[in-house]
Amino acid sequence: MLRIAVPNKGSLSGPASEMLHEAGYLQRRDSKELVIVDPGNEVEFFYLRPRDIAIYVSSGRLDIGITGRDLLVDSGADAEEILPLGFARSTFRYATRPGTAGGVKDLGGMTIATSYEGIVAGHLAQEGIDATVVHLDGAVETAIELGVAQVIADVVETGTSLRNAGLEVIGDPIMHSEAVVIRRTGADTDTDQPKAQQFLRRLHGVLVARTYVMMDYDCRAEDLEQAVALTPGLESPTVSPLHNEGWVAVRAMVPAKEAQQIMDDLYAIGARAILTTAIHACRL
Ligand SMILES: Nc1ncnc2c1ncn2[C@@H]1O[C@H](COP(=O)(O)OP(=O)(O)OP(=O)(O)O)[C@@H](O)[C@H]1O
Ligand SMILES: O=P(O)(O)OC[C@H]1O[C@H](OP(=O)(O)OP(=O)(O)O)[C@H](O)[C@@H]1O
Ligand SMILES: [Mg+2]
Repeated sequence: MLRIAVPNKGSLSGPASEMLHEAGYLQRRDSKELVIVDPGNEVEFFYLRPRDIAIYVSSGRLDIGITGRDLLVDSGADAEEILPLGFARSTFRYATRPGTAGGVKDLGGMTIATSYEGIVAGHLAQEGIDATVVHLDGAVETAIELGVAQVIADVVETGTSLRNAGLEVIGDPIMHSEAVVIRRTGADTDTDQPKAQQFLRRLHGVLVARTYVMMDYDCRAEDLEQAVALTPGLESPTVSPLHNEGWVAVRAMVPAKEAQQIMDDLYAIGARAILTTAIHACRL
């Protein structure tokens, strides 16, 4: 049975379970459940604190985990990212009150509060900066007002939390994070574990279904080359003859974000009956 760690709380938890459900796996109904078995798929899901997941996976007791890239790096655990999942996107940044520091180089000698000591210590060492790091469990934005630190290093998504605390970012993001699938470093999920391969293919299928739509249209045969240049598909578009001589029907996957522009461009070159439909699942 494949053993998978899933975040039980926080920003990663809901979207991770939703994605697993979309991929056809049984998910818990009650947030108090800690372990559930999906006998049909021969998978066991362990609902764990997101911060602990890399540690469990690196121990080899669990085969695969879903966590945040920032949490994986912060843990220092012997685990590696194998598939980015496109949700819980954020940056990790330094921030302070305006006027405290012009750039990262000014952080020397300062006190930095964070819940991600591993990332911050690693970054300071890399930059050759000597600063004091104070560990706090959360709500670190308040640490400056309360005098516990002069600088914070925290997750920033919209920037609302920083603005509300009267803080501004310093320098470039230390890292870009999102939810990721991880395994023990070097674990052979590729050939050894058919269930793990199936799991990764299913999640990849959900990602593709979320990112692409199917586009169908009719165009004149002489415009076909121009049309398929707009809709090359993932491999190659399907082209079928129409009963009306001189016309063809084309079907191709297109990125959902570009669908409206592509429809306009197809219309402009004479394509008609242009339709897009959602993809619910796929295996490429
Ligand atoms: N506002 C946010 N937007 C996107 N991702 C976020 C956000 N806040 C936290 N994360 C991501 O969630 C993961 C941290 O999960 P964790 O459960 O520890 O914290 P949380 O989501 O802040 O929840 P809580 O603090 O309520 O427990 C990290 O990968 C982090 O990048
Ligand atoms: O840039 P924003 O969109 O404001 O999002 C970032 C905030 O979200 C998270 O906090 P959370 O609400 O989880 O509280 P926490 O600090 O206790 O983790 C994170 O720690 C930041 O504070
Ligand atoms: Mg939090």
